[in-house]
Amino acid sequence: MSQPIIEIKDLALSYGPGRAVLNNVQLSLERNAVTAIIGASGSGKSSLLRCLNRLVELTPKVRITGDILFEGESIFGARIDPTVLRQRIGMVFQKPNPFPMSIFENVAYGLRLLGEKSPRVLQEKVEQALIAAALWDEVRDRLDVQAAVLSGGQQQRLVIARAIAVEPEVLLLDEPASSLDPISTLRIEELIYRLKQNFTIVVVTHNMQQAARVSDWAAFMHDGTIVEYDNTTTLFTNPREVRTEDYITGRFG
Ligand SMILES: Nc1ncnc2c1ncn2[C@@H]1O[C@H](COP(=O)(O)OP(=O)(O)OP(=O)(O)O)[C@@H](O)[C@H]1O
Repeated sequence: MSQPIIEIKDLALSYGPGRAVLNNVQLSLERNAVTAIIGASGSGKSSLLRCLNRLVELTPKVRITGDILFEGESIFGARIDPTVLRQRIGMVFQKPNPFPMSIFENVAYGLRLLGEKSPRVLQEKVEQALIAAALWDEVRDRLDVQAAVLSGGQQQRLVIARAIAVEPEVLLLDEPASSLDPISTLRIEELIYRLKQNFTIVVVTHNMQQAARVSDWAAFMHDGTIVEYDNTTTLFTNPREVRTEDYITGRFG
């Protein structure tokens, strides 16, 4: 792996005394690649993802030790503004969460927050983001309608467009297709595959076939630790650990 974009070093997290959720997590994420995090429910996948853009710190009583380097610099450093970090490391959640506003305004939202006022620039960037999110052709004639009228799969692509409009370097996807039908799921998978040309992607998924299809690297988590981390083909075809094999063959989880 070339110089990783993110390095997680000895990360531990608890949600309060006696509620340790992550332990001794070490992981290096490759730039412009898709890394899948797999593991049973409650193994700490979402918590780990939410550490990467410091979203987890909004949970009361959370305690984090260890470090996460982003482009070689600690994300916990005094110079880091979490809001700026969250713009550089965008996130999309399991359930599509468009804002109660028009399709256009959803995508323009982050750009406006960053101070963009030019209607021409906003128009251009919204269009680019919608094209990149493979939604443009379906919405180009109705950018002014409420986002809520879109289907679930379209809403998820809209939320991805909103996330990429502000040009993040990393995209965190937490079960991005689990609430979608098979066709919408396929579209999201194709989208993930295409987006890695421009972004580094970390995707949490319960769906093993999906992880095998979309990712370059895969990390198997169990009980708050990374049991095994390897390129996806090796992890799925020739795992080193019995626990990984048991999980990917459906013997537990
Ligand atoms: N805000 C919170 N406060 C307290 N405990 C939490 C919080 N969020 C998660 N947990 C606990 O941390 C553990 C790991 O949860 P997490 O959501 O990270 O796992 P997960 O692997 O993503 O699970 P799933 O696949 O079900 O989403 C669980 O025991 C969960 O109950």
